[in-house]
Amino acid sequence: MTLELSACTFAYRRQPPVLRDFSYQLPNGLTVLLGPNGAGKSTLLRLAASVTRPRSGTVTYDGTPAASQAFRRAVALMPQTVTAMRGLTAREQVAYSGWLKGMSRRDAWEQAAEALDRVGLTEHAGTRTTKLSGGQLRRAGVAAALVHRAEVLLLDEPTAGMDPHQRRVFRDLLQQVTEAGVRVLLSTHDVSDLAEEADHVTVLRRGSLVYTGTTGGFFAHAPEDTAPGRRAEAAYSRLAGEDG
Ligand SMILES: Nc1ncnc2c1ncn2[C@@H]1O[C@H](COP(=O)(O)OP(=O)(O)OP(=O)(O)O)[C@@H](O)[C@H]1O
Repeated sequence: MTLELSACTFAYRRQPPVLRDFSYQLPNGLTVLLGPNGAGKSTLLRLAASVTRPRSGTVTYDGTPAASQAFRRAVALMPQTVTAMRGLTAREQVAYSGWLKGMSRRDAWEQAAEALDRVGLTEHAGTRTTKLSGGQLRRAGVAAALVHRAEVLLLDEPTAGMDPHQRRVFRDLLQQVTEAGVRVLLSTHDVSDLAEEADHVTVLRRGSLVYTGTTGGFFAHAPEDTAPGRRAEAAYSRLAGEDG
């Protein structure tokens, strides 16, 4: 039961391909997706969520094609920018998201309250999303992605702009979600931020996979004399070629 990209090639209009003949299988648990600016992380997440289609190749979940309703129910994306919908409260916006994914209105409304509770936003359920702080809006975005009980959660830089307290709340939430059996792929620029918690790490460079495997295997790329607190960054520099 996993999300799989097989031999996918994708290019933006009149640009050379960002991903070429790209294959990837999302491992279980929490996978952190790393890579320099422009490496193709957002593109990979958008393809994996079937928001954009590859020019060639296939995207499937448990063998189900990306165009199907079953795929859309199983796979959820939180984009890099969560848009506050004018006039809607947090609960309404989250419920709307569930409805778009095929839930009944009633189900979506009920599950929206539960999803907001999971991200610690119950007290803001009735607040208009235009009034939420950046960190709160991101958590509402996670609730919107969770509302229809997705089996795969794709998060594009969810921790950007969060303060240390919000990050802690978010880590707990991720733990809860992965313990419930949801596979998570999360992109971040903050290399050391979640590396300790991650089960797997995937590193992209110029559209190619330079590493995908266990977190232990990722850390093993750091030079032996690296201080323990610097291992994630040192391993990443070696793999992504940012060590000069
Ligand atoms: N809408 C678009 N139109 C044209 N080119 C694009 C578009 N979106 C991204 N690109 C280009 O595709 C390449 C990969 O971009 P992508 O956003 O996937 O990388 P990323 O690893 O997520 O980068 P970042 O860390 O900066 O968000 C970059 O060269 C980028 O300029």
